Amino acid sequence: MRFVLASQSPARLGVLRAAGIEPSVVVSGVDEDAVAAALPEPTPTELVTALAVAKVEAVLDTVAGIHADAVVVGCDSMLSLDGEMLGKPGTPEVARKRWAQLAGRTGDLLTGHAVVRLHSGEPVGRATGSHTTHVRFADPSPEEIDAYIATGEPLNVAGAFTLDGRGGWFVEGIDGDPSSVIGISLPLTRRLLAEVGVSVTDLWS
Ligand SMILES: Nc1nc2c(ncn2[C@H]2C[C@H](O)[C@@H](COP(=O)(O)OP(=O)(O)OP(=O)(O)O)O2)c(=O)[nH]1
Repeated sequence: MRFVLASQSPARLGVLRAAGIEPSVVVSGVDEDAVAAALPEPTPTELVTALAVAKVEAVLDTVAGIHADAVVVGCDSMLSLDGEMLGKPGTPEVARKRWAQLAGRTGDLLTGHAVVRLHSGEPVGRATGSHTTHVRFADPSPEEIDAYIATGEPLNVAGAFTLDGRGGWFVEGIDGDPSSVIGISLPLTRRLLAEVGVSVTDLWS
């Protein structure tokens, strides 16, 4: 059975590879803003889960044509702070604004997950879930924030920080699953795979 990751995220791919899975990658290219706009006042959990579902559903036909027996996994991560859902900053200006909000505070990193099992090319099982990790941020100096932004790292990650990269210097601690902060919760994905009748150890490469 093939494990298919419906994500372009190098972070998710790295977490899975380190945990014994060699996924096939099929990028969904989903317009996340369009999916979010179509949701009537979603809760943060509903938002990240709906985005994960959209990413998986978008690649199912493609996957079915390549791997008749597969599990397809999609995720979406966002940082919830002061009731605002923060995705990837995209620009240094937005990243600086984000860190002005984050420094010395605690934010919730939410990652939504969707799993679909294909048998003979047909969906035979679906499972969804999300995980919230409380992230306690340090209070970096303006010079440190400028240096971090100058690396480009915070621009393309949810919440403008990484736990497993240079951002780790500015995370005092977390309460929850570290793999979920990076982009895919291993314990939650294990449970969702079990819901569709798949044992994660059977997928280890
Ligand atoms: N390495 C690392 N990456 C992180 C961390 N927190 C968030 N990210 C990354 C994971 C995802 O690639 C990205 C969150 O954006 P999305 O969930 O929309 O996924 P992305 O657009 O990257 O790819 P996808 O939509 O799944 O094809 O931020 C972290 O602590 N470490």
